[in-house]
Amino acid sequence: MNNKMKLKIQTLPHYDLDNWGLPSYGSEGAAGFDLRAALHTGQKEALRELFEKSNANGYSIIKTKTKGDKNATKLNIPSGFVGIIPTGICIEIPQGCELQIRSRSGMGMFGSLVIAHGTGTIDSDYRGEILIGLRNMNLTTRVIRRGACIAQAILAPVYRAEWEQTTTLTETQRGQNGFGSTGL
Ligand SMILES: O=c1ccn([C@H]2C[C@H](O)[C@@H](COP(=O)(O)OP(=O)(O)OP(=O)(O)O)O2)c(=O)[nH]1
Repeated sequence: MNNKMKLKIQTLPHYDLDNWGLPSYGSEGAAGFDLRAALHTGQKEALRELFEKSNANGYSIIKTKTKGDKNATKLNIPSGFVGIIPTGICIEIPQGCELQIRSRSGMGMFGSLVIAHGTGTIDSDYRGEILIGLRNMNLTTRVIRRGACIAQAILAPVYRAEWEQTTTLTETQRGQNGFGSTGL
């Protein structure tokens, strides 16, 4: 089965194309490609509006000394806080698709860093930089380093609803039973 689709991708100046290459899949059957933390020195200014809306008090971008990388930075996310992390890429998602931004299992289970709002959706009409909101569920501050793979992205089909208003729905065995009705 051919399950490949060509997508337009734009890398921004703070994306380190030479060292990172374009986003890639970790294995032959991986559903998601990895997104990197394209942290950079200008990001607090670039994302100022978002910082003002978020609980950015505990958010600090620290310039680091990494040879040959003028953008070298790391980000401290204190316990309970959300860090907004640029990926340095913009992707044109075809109509009829979405890009789902999901936690990486290892980071979530063992590193306590999860996508802040459960799952992110990149809409097909979005043309901006993909941003990742990571919430630190740990009891101590977590550090994100520039270039780290912080999330995975899954290209998925989308159906849009068109309503057919009715007073009855087709009967089923489950009916209105939900939330643990088949056992816990
Ligand atoms: O993890 C995410 C989630 C969303 N977005 C971008 C792409 C998406 O198309 C846009 C809007 O996202 P969404 O519709 O989930 O957010 P909203 O809060 O409903 O905002 P809006 O009113 O802009 O639709 O923000 C990201 O960069 N990263």
